[in-house]
Amino acid sequence: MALILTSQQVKALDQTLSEKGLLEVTVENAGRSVAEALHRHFPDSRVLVVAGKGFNGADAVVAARHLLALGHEITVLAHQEAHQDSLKKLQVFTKTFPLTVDQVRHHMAKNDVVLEGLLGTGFQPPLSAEYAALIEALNMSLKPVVSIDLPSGVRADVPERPELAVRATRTFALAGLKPCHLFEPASEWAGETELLSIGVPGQYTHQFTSTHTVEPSDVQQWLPRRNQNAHKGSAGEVWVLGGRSGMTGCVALSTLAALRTGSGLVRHSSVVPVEHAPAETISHALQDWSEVKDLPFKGAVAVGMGLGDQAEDIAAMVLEKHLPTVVDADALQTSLRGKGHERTIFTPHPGEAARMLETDVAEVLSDPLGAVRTLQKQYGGVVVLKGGPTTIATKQTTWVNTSGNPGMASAGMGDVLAGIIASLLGQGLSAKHAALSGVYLHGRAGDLCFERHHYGLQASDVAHAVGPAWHALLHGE
Ligand SMILES: NC(=O)C1=CN([C@@H]2O[C@H](COP(=O)(O)OP(=O)(O)OC[C@H]3O[C@@H](n4cnc5c(N)ncnc54)[C@H](OP(=O)(O)O)[C@@H]3O)[C@@H](O)[C@H]2O)[C@@H](O)CC1
Ligand SMILES: Nc1ncnc2c1ncn2[C@@H]1O[C@H](COP(=O)(O)OP(=O)(O)O)[C@@H](O)[C@H]1O
Ligand SMILES: [K+]
Repeated sequence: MALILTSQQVKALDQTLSEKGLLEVTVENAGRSVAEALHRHFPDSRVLVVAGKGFNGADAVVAARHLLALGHEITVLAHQEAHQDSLKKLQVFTKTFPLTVDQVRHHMAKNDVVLEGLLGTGFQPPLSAEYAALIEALNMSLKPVVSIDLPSGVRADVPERPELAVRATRTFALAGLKPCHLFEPASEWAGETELLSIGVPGQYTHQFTSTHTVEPSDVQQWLPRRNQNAHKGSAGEVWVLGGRSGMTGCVALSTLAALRTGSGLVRHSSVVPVEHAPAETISHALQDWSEVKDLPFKGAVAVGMGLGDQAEDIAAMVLEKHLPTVVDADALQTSLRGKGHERTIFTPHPGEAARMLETDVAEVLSDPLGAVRTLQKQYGGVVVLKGGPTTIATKQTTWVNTSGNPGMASAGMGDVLAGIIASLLGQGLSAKHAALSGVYLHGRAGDLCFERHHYGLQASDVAHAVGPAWHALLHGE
């Protein structure tokens, strides 16, 4: 499981390691991990190492020593205030040069790859003129640039567009991922991100954060299992409430997704005929939405897709029944604040999240992890803030999903997600496990479809791919 750390949490971890006398060995581990990873990606390369004055620079200096031991030819440019202990140990084996723009330009051409450790989680804008000039020089490189922990100039916690930052080919994140590795636009500066160990056990680092990635190995364990004698009455039921004139496709997609996720029985209700709902579904037509209160619900409910103005009242009515419920789309309104219970899952996209938080989309996107936590605090239940990537919050924990792709930016994709999650709720999963497994499976199904349809993939393709994605997940494919 990849932990996600903010710069404050890194600071707290550093502080504790320092108090326990472990900081030095940790920096040694970090530098060694970086060197070994660089060696794997760029064997036999000549490496230009640039080291700033903080611990990010110390990592670079230690990495340089290990690169030498791994047989690389290296040139090290170190800031005059670079970590002196590490520098002295390196200088036993090689000389180093001062860190200036001229030196960067001079040595860049003679090397195959640049390893930069200028600024890490300790960076606070604005960039000094000295570092700005160094970053500009590095960005002129025609050679691959590898960043230690994060691209220098990017703020670890804020995924906004940096004013000026290293454009890395590859980034080796240390100890945990930082928000800047996960969310656009900042993540674009990191290139390919790989998480490296700094030799601190995950269980220990876990004290400092309650945010991590959704792991396939966890989802595997949570997904429902079926007995040989299963029948449609034992395989879970879902009831979809949604649709209005001209907007019935969402109900068709949610019901299809619920069936494709394994629900034994899928029903739907609307005040208009739902065209194109799968033949396997049962329709309970309504004259008026108020009839919802008398429907004989069983299993899970998904409410809101395409329902229109009345969605919030219908959702409130359903929430009072304390059923396992997915609240989606039009139902995601401020009147539902505080109404989520332990079996509720809210599934806003950033626009709906902004409406629920009474803010704007830019604010939500500037801190998706903060936004999903605030939504959970205000609304209760489990909150799924959709996006690339999706974040999920329960009262205690926040997750970032690892599956999915930009081909999924297509209408109806959220309706399919709501159907998948409702199906898992109906099959007996807790709200937490249904939300996490549903989001992961949805993305994984999307990834299978992407191979075939690329940007042309449709929401219904994803629904049809849930079974294959589930199968692949269970069989470790
Ligand atoms: N627990 C872990 O995960 C471990 C983390 N480790 C590593 O430590 C890194 C964090 O180290 P860190 O705290 O020393 O910060 P870092 O990023 O090197 O920057 C601080 C320096 O930058 C400077 N500086 C700041 N802003 C600036 C600006 N605008 N313009 C110019 N300069 C600016 C600032 O200078 P000052 O402002 O103090 O003069 C200070 O000297 C982390 O990313 C990881 O690589 C590992 O070693 C092992 C364990
Ligand atoms: N770039 C992307 N990467 C990963 N997942 C994505 C991406 N774009 C969209 N998705 C997923 O597709 C779904 C879109 O949901 P939503 O915006 O509610 O669609 P709709 O309202 O059309 O049904 C979400 O689950 C989202 O996470
Ligand atoms: K860096």
